[in-house]
Amino acid sequence: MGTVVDAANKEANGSAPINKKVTVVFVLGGPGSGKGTQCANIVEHFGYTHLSAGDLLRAEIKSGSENGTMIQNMIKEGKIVPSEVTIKLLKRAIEENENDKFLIDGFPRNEENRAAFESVTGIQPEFVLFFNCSEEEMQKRLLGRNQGREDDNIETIRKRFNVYMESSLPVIEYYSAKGKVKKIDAARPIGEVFEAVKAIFTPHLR
Ligand SMILES: Nc1ncnc2c1ncn2[C@@H]1O[C@H](COP(=O)(O)OP(=O)(O)O)[C@@H](O)[C@H]1O
Ligand SMILES: Nc1ccn([C@H]2C[C@H](O)[C@@H](COP(=O)(O)OP(=O)(O)O)O2)c(=O)n1
Ligand SMILES: [Mg+2]
Repeated sequence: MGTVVDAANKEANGSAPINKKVTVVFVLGGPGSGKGTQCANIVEHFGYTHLSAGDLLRAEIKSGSENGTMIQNMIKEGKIVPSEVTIKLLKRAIEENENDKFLIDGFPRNEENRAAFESVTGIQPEFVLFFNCSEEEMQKRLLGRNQGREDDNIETIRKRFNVYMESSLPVIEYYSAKGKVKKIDAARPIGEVFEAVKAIFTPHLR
């Protein structure tokens, strides 16, 4: 039985369910597959709010938070930050925004991310957009990204690819088994990829 005290405790540690009805689309794919690029296009055409887990974590480092050093070290090593940290940031971003439609980019990246988000927020994705791309192409893009990111070097990129294969692909398989994955050939030029993306979002216009 939930009590007022339980509810207050849950509120304090951020584990209470999200207090509004939202539509969420997970945007997944390997590092450099074009998630951020396509999310910017989707925002412009379909009115979603874009939440990149990686961007939220990098902002947390910059803000001088007590977790900053831990997050920075994990990103540099290509590792996945504990769900607790990432979910707190995502949940706050959802609650603080007036929109009710969100693209969650680069999350969930492992089984822990997936299960914890589901149980903390009570949210199931409407669908999962999966950008499929070869490692060779993703590597080329990451090395040319030029955003001054500490993890876009060949050593960290290799680690990120391993983590993607071992931990992130199983999450995509999980949603695939539920019939929720919309797979896109992301190796094509940006405009062509967006044509495929548009065909997916247009029936979901509301
Ligand atoms: N379809 C594409 N073809 C070529 N380059 C792309 C394409 N999509 C994105 N890029 C470029 O590749 C790099 C990685 O894209 P980004 O959207 O940041 O990917 P992700 O968020 O999946 O890591 C960026 O420099 C971006 O401009
Ligand atoms: N759910 C997530 C998402 C990203 N991270 C960390 C680990 C990732 O390698 C970095 C960068 O993620 P980001 O999505 O910005 O990277 P890409 O856009 O895929 O190149 O952030 C995480 O720990 N947990
Ligand atoms: Mg990105």
